[in-house]
Amino acid sequence: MDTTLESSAAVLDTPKDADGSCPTDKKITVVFVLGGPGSGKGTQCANIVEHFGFTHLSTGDLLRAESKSGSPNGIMIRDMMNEGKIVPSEVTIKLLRKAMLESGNDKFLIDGFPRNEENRAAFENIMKIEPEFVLYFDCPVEELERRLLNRNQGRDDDNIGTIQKRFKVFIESTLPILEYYNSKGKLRKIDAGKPVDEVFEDVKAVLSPFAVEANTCRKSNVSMVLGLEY
Ligand SMILES: Nc1ncnc2c1ncn2[C@@H]1O[C@H](COP(=O)(O)OP(=O)(O)O)[C@@H](O)[C@H]1O
Ligand SMILES: Nc1ccn([C@@H]2O[C@H](COP(=O)(O)OP(=O)(O)O)[C@@H](O)[C@H]2O)c(=O)n1
Ligand SMILES: [Mg+2]
Repeated sequence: MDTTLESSAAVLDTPKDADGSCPTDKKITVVFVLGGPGSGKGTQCANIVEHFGFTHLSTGDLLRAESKSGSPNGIMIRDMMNEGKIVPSEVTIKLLRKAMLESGNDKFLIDGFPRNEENRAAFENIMKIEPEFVLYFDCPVEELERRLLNRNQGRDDDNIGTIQKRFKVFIESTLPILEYYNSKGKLRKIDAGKPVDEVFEDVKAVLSPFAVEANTCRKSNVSMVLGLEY
C-alpha cells in the first residue's frame, strides 16, 4: 500500500465515474494554520469547519487535554506550556495522528503547528504528508497582546509574562517556518488585524478550491491510510 501521501484537493473531489462509482485511491488534505498567539487561528478555524468540512485540530487544545490527563508526559507538557516553550514533536505528532484517525475525516486544519523546524521535519518524516499550504494570520503585536489579555479562557499561559515568552518563540522559531513555506510557494498570508468577519472573507477566498460539490466523491479510509503504527 502506498504510504506516501500527497494531498490533493483535485483527487479528493474527483467526479464520479460513468458508472456512478468513485475511485478508490485516497488522499489526505492538510492545511497548517499559523500566526502569533492571539492572531485568531482558533476563531477562524471554527468558521472554516462550518463552511468547508475540514476537521479542526487545535494542537494547543490537544496538549492541554493531555496535560490534564495524568499521563506520564502531562507534567512536562504543562510546565513547557507555562513557559511558552514548544513540546517535543513526537509527543505532539502522536496526539495529532490519534485525533486524525479518530476523526474519520480526510481534510484537516492543523492549528498552531508546525511551530518550529523540528515540528515541520518530524511531521513530514513520520506522517509522510505535505500540506496543501500554510494559512498564516498576520497581526500587529500590540493587537495580539490586547486580544490575549482579553481572551478570558482561563488559560495559565495568557499572562503578560508568558505572553512575552510566546512572542519570542514565535519570532525565533515560527517565523522561519513561514519563510520556508513561502519559499515553496505554499504560504497564504491573511491580514488578521481586521474584524473577524472581514478576516473570514479573505479566508473564504483562499479556501474556495475546497468548497465541496454534491456530485463529487467523498470517501474516507483514513484508518487504512494512516493505520500504520510508527
Ligand atoms: N479579528 C479579530 N478581531 C478582534 N478579536 C479577535 C479577532 N479574532 C480573534 N479575536 C479574539 O482574540 C482572542 C484570540 O483569538 P484566538 O482565535 O484564540 O487566537 P489564536 O488561536 O491564534 O491564539 C479571542 O478572544 C478572540 O475572540
Ligand atoms: N506545535 C505546538 C503548538 C503548541 N504548543 C504549546 O501550546 C501552547 C499554546 O498553543 P496554542 O496554539 O493553544 O496557543 P494560541 O496561539 O492559540 O494562543 C504553546 O505556547 C506551546 O507551549 C507546542 O508546544 N507545540
Ligand atoms: Mg489558539
